Amino acid sequence: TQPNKKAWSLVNFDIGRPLGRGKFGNVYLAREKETKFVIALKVLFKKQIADQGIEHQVRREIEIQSHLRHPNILRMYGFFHDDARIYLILEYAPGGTLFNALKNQPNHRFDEKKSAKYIKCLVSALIYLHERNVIHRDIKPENLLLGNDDQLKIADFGWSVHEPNSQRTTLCGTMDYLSPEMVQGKPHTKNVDLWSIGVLAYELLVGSAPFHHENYDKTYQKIMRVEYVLPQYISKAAAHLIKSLLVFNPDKRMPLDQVAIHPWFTSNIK
Ligand SMILES: Clc1cnc2c(Nc3ccc(N4CCOCC4)cc3)nc(-c3cccnc3)cn12
Repeated sequence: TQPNKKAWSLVNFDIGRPLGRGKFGNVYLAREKETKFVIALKVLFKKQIADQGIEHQVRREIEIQSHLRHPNILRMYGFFHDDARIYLILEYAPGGTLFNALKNQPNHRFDEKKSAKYIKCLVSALIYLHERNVIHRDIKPENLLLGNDDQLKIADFGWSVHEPNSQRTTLCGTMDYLSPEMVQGKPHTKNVDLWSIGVLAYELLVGSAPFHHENYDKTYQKIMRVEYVLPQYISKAAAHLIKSLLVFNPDKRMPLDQVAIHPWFTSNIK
């Protein structure tokens, strides 16, 4: 279906409370006046985008996300801009970020059933993206949102690219989710997303990232040595899946179609 090419502007929306603050702007709850349809309005400042020289990244985020249709990928309904800001019209995720949900859990972690459900949602979305040769590259709890009935949704395509790609823009924010090839700025493939699934599965089950360390260099070292400890309480199935994904050589990581049928999911999801 051809997306409706309506020209949107701020007057079409009632703006509600801020939902969260991002690096380049904030996200607000908003409602389209005529249809009363609730959305999330992500406001990006042109000046900051220009200062960081990431216009190409924002353009790509819009181009990629507005054409994707999948239950585990946050919808982008459209965008508009004024002299100072760019506005992204996004699907509202009532459950907030996975980052926030983790923080609110005792020990900041989920049980095996819930973790398996979330990872399965992520795997479905990545199969869809990889079929379209889109690599997300920035899978982490801050970029994952929760929809109705606890459906996990990938958001924030600011770092996604068409494969293959070699890193250009400097990375900022946490390094915890980066694969060895990405921290080295080497050319990387969609297998970087396989590594991130392993990191996320670990973090959901354990409550902290496998290679996390206060000190940047120590984190870098642990990633390059694939140095992490699996606590005893992790099930055999979960441990096997994590070990199959946190593999230094990108080509040796378990491929998505095998991940999708791994016993950890079949034994944990009804
Ligand atoms: Cl894009 C987009 C679509 N929907 C959201 C959303 N939804 C959302 C729902 C509910 C609650 N609350 C539920 C009651 O307890 C307080 C939080 C927060 C955010 N949040 C963010 C966001 C972004 C950055 C930081 N933090 C949250 C981005 N979003």
